[in-house]
Amino acid sequence: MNESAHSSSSEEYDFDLIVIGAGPAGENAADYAVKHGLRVAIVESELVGGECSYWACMPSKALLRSGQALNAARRLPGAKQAITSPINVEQVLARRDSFAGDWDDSGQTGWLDSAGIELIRGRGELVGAHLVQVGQAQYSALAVVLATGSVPALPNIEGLVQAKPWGTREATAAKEIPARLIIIGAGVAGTELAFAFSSLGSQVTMLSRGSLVSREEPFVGKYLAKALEVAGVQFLQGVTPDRVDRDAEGVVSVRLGDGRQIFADQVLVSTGRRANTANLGLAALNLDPTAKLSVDDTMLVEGFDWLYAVGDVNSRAALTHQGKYQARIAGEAIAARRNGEQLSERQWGSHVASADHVAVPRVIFSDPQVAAVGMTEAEARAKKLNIRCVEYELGAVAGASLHADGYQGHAKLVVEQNRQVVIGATFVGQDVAELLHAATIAIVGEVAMDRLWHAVPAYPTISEIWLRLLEEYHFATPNVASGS
Ligand SMILES: Cc1cc2nc3c(=O)[nH]c(=O)nc-3n(C[C@H](O)[C@H](O)[C@H](O)COP(=O)(O)OP(=O)(O)OC[C@H]3O[C@@H](n4cnc5c(N)ncnc54)[C@H](O)[C@@H]3O)c2cc1C
Ligand SMILES: NC(=O)c1ccc[n+]([C@@H]2O[C@H](COP(=O)([O-])OP(=O)(O)OC[C@H]3O[C@@H](n4cnc5c(N)ncnc54)[C@H](O)[C@@H]3O)[C@@H](O)[C@H]2O)c1
Repeated sequence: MNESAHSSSSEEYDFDLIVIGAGPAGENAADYAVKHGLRVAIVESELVGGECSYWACMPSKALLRSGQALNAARRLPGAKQAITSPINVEQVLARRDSFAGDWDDSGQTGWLDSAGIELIRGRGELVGAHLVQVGQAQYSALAVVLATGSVPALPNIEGLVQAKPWGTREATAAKEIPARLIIIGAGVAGTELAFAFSSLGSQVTMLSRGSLVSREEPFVGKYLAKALEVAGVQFLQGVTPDRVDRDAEGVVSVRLGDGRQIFADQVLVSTGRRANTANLGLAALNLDPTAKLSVDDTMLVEGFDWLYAVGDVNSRAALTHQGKYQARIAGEAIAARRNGEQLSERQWGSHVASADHVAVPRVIFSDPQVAAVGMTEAEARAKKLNIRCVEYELGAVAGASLHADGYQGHAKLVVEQNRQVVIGATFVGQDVAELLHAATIAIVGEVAMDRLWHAVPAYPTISEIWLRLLEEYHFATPNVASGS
């Protein structure tokens, strides 16, 4: 523990809590602390609302949604014939602009005001224990939360920087749709943006080192690769770009390792992100700014009793909802410590982010959607857990076949056999995102398979997949069903 005692009187500080970074995670940490009566300030160097609101979750989903609604209609006789013109790009971009608040954060600053959180505009930097510098001003606080998010990790490809590529910020805020778009990086962002831009008229070429979204169950990448092909996206797997150029007319060329050259009007790099820990003053606290910040389950940074880190910056799970969850936990833990209250730190207690370890929900808003929570089979096997897996075709469920003609999809549960509880679930198919929360509840609640048997899915909904998976578990020979 650091020399500063968190439980010391907060009166000697300017604030009980200073949060650095007003993205979704920072806002929630501030909000929860204020709700417990703390004096809170939040420091923001760009727009209140963070990456998610203006350049990530919201605008990317707005770019995707209209094309997916059209695709849904195309799968339904009667609706299909009613489609009489192509997608209206201008309207899609206008709706995206409105979801990004026209890149104006006055709505969010109004909320901070009403919540009683003081906004300090500028770049925050730690300059000592409990001390935050913003411009010329210095503020002290009993506790400080780092919520500075993440920044793109640019691969080291010759000529890439000079070619001025798009990152996800430029893509999600695009005012025009490039006729030809090359995407380097086949993770979640690259995949979603490939679907979005191809639905808006771009001829998209996707360059992938390995398989698509390789951290998920292997069948996920297969479904997505097929869907990208149907969407007209050229998906090149097992390729590594070794040079990028842009000529005087703005045309981009990407040279692949095997010597092939691909030309486009724009190139988007979506090769992952890293924690935004640079220039935060971590070195002043003897922390290595290039190393991952290690936090405990109350989000305290290892070795400190006043410094916390929530959201992308702690590299636990770079997703908005998980960062907000960590922030709610941290806000409550900070308030409890400040108020001298006992913390509830047993697993699933109100002051620990237990779900980070076992139940992180993930949705890829592609078409088909991918929805997964908890462990994949490969992760469970790597941990040497005693598991059994059951799988089922989603298209064979009545509700799915009604939802769309030719519905294609797949579902899989990973069941831990000692406790007979679900520890992982993956669904691929149109509109499966809303199936996910049932799986999250089953995992967090550790609901036994024989109790899940009594959770009857309504007929004819896509949720009937749960019944089919349970039947597979109930009747099928274990070693056949698990494929192990
Ligand atoms: C294209 C794309 C799409 C995505 N879609 C989804 C999705 O659909 N669902 C999902 O769950 N996640 C999605 N994500 C991930 C999601 O955007 C992040 O997990 C989320 O934004 C992290 O929230 P945060 O508050 O930790 O950080 P951020 O949202 O990055 O906010 C950090 C804030 O801190 C500020 N800041 C940084 N340094 C300082 C400083 N020194 N002083 C003051 N302020 C500072 C920044 O300006 C920023 O406002 C997507 C990401 C990308 C790139
Ligand atoms: N729906 C969602 O929740 C959503 C959507 C988009 C992004 N995000 C989050 O935003 C973050 C960033 O997304 P992302 O897709 O950029 O990251 P990612 O880590 O999901 O994928 C990065 C991809 O780039 C590839 N890559 C890395 N270096 C490369 C190189 N030199 N050449 C070629 N390929 C390379 C990787 O193999 C990987 O496939 C992630 O944390 C992601 O979870 C979430």
